Amino acid sequence: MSVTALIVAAGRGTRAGGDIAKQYQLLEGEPVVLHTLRALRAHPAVQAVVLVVHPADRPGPLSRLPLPPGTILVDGGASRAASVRAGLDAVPEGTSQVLIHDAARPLVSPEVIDRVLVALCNHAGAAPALPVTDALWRGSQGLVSGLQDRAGLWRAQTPQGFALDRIRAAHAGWSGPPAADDVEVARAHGLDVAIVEGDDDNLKITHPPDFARAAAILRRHRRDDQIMDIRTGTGYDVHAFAPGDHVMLCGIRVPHDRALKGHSDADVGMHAITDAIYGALAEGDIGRHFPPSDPQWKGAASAIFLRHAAELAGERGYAIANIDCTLICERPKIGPHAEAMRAELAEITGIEPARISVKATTSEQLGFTGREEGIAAMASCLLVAR
Ligand SMILES: Nc1ccn([C@@H]2O[C@H](COP(=O)(O)OP(=O)(O)OP(=O)(O)O)[C@@H](O)[C@H]2O)c(=O)n1
Ligand SMILES: C[C@](O)(CO)[C@H](O)COP(=O)(O)O
Repeated sequence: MSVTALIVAAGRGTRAGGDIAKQYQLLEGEPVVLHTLRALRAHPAVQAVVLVVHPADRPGPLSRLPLPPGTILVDGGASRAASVRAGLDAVPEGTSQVLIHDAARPLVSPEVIDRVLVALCNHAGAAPALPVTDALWRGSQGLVSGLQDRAGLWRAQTPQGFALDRIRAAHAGWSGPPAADDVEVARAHGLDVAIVEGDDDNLKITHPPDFARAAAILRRHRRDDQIMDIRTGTGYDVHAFAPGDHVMLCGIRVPHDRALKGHSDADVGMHAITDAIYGALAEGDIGRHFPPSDPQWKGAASAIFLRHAAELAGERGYAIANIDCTLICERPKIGPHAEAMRAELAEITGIEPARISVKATTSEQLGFTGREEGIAAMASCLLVAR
């Protein structure tokens, strides 16, 4: 299957108003027709694009349009049907199917295009539509004059897809007044046209308020497509024991029969947490921000490091969602101090204690921590873009 998209953009957009035709007016900062071109070109099945334009637009809005390379330009006619015919004549050799689409429908989704193409495997034509769900009235002079049965009624959309040779023949054989769409032309020629599920977002910009509706839909699509910006980081640190009478762990002075050796206050837990935050930010580790070779950090309170990492996360637009720290040692016992540690860490990082976990494990007397040669700490944190 070789598919060409034929986009009709030669209308005057009189109902939409504005200084230039609606397809060149801006939708979220870009001309409507550029959105439409991108939507069709982005579909993997579409191999060529024909854009039918009004000759009067060529020196004006069209000349300012950054047309995707390879777009085939052709002048349209006085009616939509005439523009389609001009486009059909310009469809490149080798095309087997054509998707005829309104430039004024910039929000067509790949799923709608897929459904049309799939149905074309079994039908000469296929087009998206939505069933009429509201009650239908007839009205006259501001009064309801009757009810119209809505059963079997559909709201037609584009792209309308056809086997190229069949729709060319159908347009060539058409003799009535300009047709509303290509399905009408196709059916008059005896082609079977399948209805596939349309999409409420695939609106046609017709009247002035449609621009705001389309912009809101586009913004929603962009939000839906956005990757949630979350980051995780891990940290690990070890400090050896030295003579002393206390250790600093997660900002709390814990009495012990030894101290931890280090350039700063050797708070192994806080260092692991700080490195987890730097890691999540891809900002190296504590040593990069506070070099041990720099004498000003000798004996420094590790709260300085953690506060810096937390503030850096804030400057980069991230909130700390949680911190989890595990201290690995046989002694001292951490449990009695864990709540105070959480409160201290919360104070330094500016997040609620409920988002901070401090726990401990022994190593069953195995390895350097089991032999009580030092304390190790592991930490992880999650950063979420604000
Ligand atoms: N002579 C025409 C008329 C219409 N179209 C295109 O057909 C699509 C659907 O038509 P419609 O929404 O009716 O556009 P306009 O004819 O431009 O609008 P209006 O009737 O308000 O002037 C639009 O992308 C429009 O540019 C076209 O290529 N050539
Ligand atoms: C082809 C079409 O988009 C199907 O809904 C529509 O018929 C063309 O526009 P108009 O508003 O009917 O002129």
